[in-house]
Formats: sequence, structure tokens, C-alpha cells
Amino acid sequence: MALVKKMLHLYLRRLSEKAENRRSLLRAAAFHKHSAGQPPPAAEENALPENRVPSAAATGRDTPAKTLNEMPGPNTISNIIEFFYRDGFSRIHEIQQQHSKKYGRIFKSRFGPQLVVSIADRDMVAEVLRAEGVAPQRANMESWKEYRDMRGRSTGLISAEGEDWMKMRSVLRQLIMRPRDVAVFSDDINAVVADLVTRVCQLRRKQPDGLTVLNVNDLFFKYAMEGVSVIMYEQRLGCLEERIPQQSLEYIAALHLMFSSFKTSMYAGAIPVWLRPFIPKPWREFCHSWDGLFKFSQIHVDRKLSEIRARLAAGEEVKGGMLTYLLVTKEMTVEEIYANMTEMLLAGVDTTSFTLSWSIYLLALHPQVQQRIYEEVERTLRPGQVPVSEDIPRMPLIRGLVKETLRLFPVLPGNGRITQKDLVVGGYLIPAGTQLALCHYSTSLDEENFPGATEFQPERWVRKDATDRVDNFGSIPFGYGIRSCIGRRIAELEMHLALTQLIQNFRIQVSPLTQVVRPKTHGLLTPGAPINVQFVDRL
Ligand code: HEM
Repeated sequence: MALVKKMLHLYLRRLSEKAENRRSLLRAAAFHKHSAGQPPPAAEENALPENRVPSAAATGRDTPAKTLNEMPGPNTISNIIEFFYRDGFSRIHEIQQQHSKKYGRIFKSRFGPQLVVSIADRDMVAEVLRAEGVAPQRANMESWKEYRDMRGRSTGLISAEGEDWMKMRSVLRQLIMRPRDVAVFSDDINAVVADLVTRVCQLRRKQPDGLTVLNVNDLFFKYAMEGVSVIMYEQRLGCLEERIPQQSLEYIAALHLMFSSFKTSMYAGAIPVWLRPFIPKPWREFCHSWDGLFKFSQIHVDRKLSEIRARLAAGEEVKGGMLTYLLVTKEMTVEEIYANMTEMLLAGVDTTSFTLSWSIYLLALHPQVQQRIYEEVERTLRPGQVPVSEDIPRMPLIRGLVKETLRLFPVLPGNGRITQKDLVVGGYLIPAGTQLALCHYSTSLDEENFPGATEFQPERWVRKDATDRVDNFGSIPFGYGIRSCIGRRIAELEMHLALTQLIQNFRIQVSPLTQVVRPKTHGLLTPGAPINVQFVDRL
């Protein structure tokens, strides 16, 4: 116990040093901004973020903003108890709600000197995101960067910052950001959906009732991996086959390790370098899973590169999709392509598969809603017609189903930012360099934002006419603005096409083997227990 106390004490002291270093860096950055060798104004030089007192003139408001010292919130000790002793890491979504009820819609949390300002208010979230500059900074990416530096790897879109990020984002955004960019992949995705439907039939045959698919997330994980790979690598991986190829199995293992060690990798990020010799496992697993993920991407990128070289050598035309474009245009280096392929595949699999699992669960729990969606599909498509991207806008309930699922179970229950300039939010001055947590789970389930917030109502997203705005900063599961999810349109295409065909083919029912499934935070918001579902033929 004494050792634990001592380590905790040392840990807090190191955190304090780290925070002071960061302040020094900020002061240094401010110094450069004021350039020409002039030191920044004294007030800024001496300012410590938390006690800085802004003037009314500086905030542009009638009354001066309050300081962070005045902001309520849980202290270090209660946070340590909540997170480390009461396993708060698996209940981050609930803690958001509890804290915002107790302390208000903007509150601060402390881990030693590490301070996080949490915002659980729709309008304040909008204010923060609308005020973002040209390269918003994501929080807590240090461990990702450290791994990449250690292995001499590039950062990808998720982990890059500043100019590096801007350059990569501008290349990728022109390829996949708009619905019409991804519409061309409908046929490729539909080939994967056809395999998904076949696999449902194979799996349910293995169960005594001939109807149940156990743990649907396992199936959707493979579907999402196959779907995203067909777009990004221009290649099928065989994940929906009875016998999955060895290479794909190895990748799945690396992805599972990354995911199952997510909690430990959160510790990996939180555990300072000097403590690693005492607690080596999280960092070791973290590096091991990244090695596996990078290796997989590299194999596929290199294979495509060889194919392209061979065609060029034979004087043949080179045609292809996203990866071919990146390799041929050389707008990114090959290292940057490896990194982006790795990070996008990581970002695109669990997110999509969890959302599909929750959608199927909600449909099974609400047969009447399911019937209304089925009727919409039947009205829109001819019998047996395979939907393509262009059909989706004519099925607003399919879109509503995905939006409502992501409102009830936002796969990223919160998002992080480091503020890049002083902001006044909710009446408080938040100095540049402060870590923000945007509490999407809380705002999604707030009655003020969504009446009947705990109810499953896909209809709430259906516009009555062109002037009816149903968008709402209370639920922004893909983020908002310049740093929002770049894979959104890919994810939506995969989910819309798969759900439409599953609803066309099957009546979905909860299996007696499924208990009530509650969400759990595991890095992402995941089903806390297996979802077992019966797929009953419609015909
Ligand atoms: C249901 C599915 C998905 C959800 C809910 C989701 C959600 C998100 C969210 C909330 C962010 C952070 C945005 C921000 O910081 O403001 C993000 C970032 C990102 N997502 Fe997704 N995502 C999904 C699927 C995908 C897919 C399929 C891909 C890739 C094909 C992808 C690639 C990325 C990347 C690369 C980023 C980092 C963007 C950047 O920093 O510029 N995501 N996603």
C-alpha cells in the first residue's frame, strides 16, 4: 500500500511537472506569436490557465467572464476513486451524465494538475466547434505519436496535427467526403452485403432453432472490415467466408488486441514513461497491436504498388480506386499512405459494427418500428430490388434508423480537443491550451434536446418538408466541421445498404438467449453483452 501511495505521489508530481512544461510551451508559443523578439504582454506571460482573470473588454461582454477556479467539478481524489477503484473507464458515458447533473453543463475535472473542462450542453458544444481554426487539435494523442516516433512511422489523419494534418486531410477529403464520392462504391459494398446475408443463413443453421445468430457483433465486425477494405484497399479480404485467410485472421487478432487492450492502452497513454518498467504490459500490448495493424496495411499497400508498377512496365493503363489514386498521384508519401490506411481501417471497423449491432438490437426490441421501416422499403423498392446509394434518400426511415441508433448509442460517447485560443464558454474564460471533453452521450440523451430522449423514434429525424431542420448539435456522432469524421459517408453507405437488405430479407427478433444489453465504455461505446438475434425469413 505504501508503495502504491508513493507511486501515486510521484505520478501526481510528474503530472504537475508535465502541466508546468505545457504552460511554458504555451508561453513560448505566445512569445513566438508576439514575434520580433518582443516578449508577450506581462499578463499573458504570468498567466496560469486556471486563475486568469479576463476583463469585460477582453471577453467582449458586459460582465467579465469567470475564471476556471470558479468552475465546479469533481476533484482529483474523487476522480481517482471513480475511475481506478470503481472501474469508471467502463462507465464514462454514465459519469458524464452524473457529473453534468451534479455540477452543471460545464464543469472541470482534475487528475492531479491535469485539468479537463467537460461540456455537456448542446449550444456550448456548437459554440466551441464553430469557433475552431484551420487545424483543430485532438486531445490525448501522445501515446499514438510516441509509438510512431519510436518505429519511424508517419502519423495518419487521426494522430497528425497542424500542417501535416492539413496536407493529408486536403488530399483525402476530395476522395471520400461527399455522398456522391462514395456512391460509386455501391456495387462493391452490395457484393459484401450479399455475402453478409449468405453468412446470416449459414450461421443460423448452426443453431438448434435454425434462426439465431449468436453475438451479431462478430458478424458485423467482419462485414465492416470487408466493406471498408473493399473501398480502401480495392480488395476483398475473405472475412465473411467460412475459412478466413490467415493474413486477415492475423489482422483481426491485432485489431481485437488493440480493442481488448483499449482500456489498458488508455492506461498506456496515462502511465508515464518512467512508470513503464513497473507496469510494462499496457505499453507492450499497445505497441504489439500497432505493429500488427501497420504490417497488414503495408502488405496491402505494397501489393497494390507492385501491381501498378507491373502495369506501367507493360505499358498498360492504370485504373483503380482510392489507393491507386494515392499511389499514382504521390500527393502523399508511401509512409503517409501506410499510416492513413492503418488509421482509417482502425477507425472504420468497430465504429460501424457496433452501430449496426445496436441498430439490429433496437429493431428486434421494437417490432412495430421495424414494421414501419419494412413498409417504407417495400414501397420504395421493387420486390427483390437491390438498393444502391441513390435509393437511400427515398427511404428517410432507414436514415432515421441510423441517426437514432447513433443518438442513443453514440459510438464515441465523447470527443476531445485542445483549445487553440482563449474562449469564453458558458460564462467562463477557457484559456488556450485547455483540454476539452465534449460530452456527446449526455447531450444526446438530454430531454431538452430530444423529447422522449430514451425512446427509440427513428421518425424524429424525418423532415416534414424542405424547411424543417431536424439537425441538432445535441447529437453529432460524426463530429462537426473541419475535423469531423472523414469516413462518415463510407460508414453510412455500408450501414444503409446492409440494413435495407437485412430488413428486406428477414424479420429480426430478439433471441431468448439475449438478456437486456446495456452499453459499456471500452474506449468506444460497446454493447455490454452479446446481442443474439433471430433472423426469420420474410418470404
Ligand atoms: C458509425 C461509424 C463512425 C462513427 C460514428 C465515427 C465517428 C467519428 C468521430 C466522432 C470522429 C472524431 C471527429 C472529431 O474529432 O470531430 C471520427 C474521426 C475519424 N474517423 Fe470516423 N466514425 C465512423 C466511421 C469511420 C469510418 C468507416 C472511417 C474510415 C473509412 C473513419 C475514419 C475516421 C478518421 C480518419 C477520423 C479522423 C479525422 C481527422 O482527424 O481528420 N470513421 N470519426
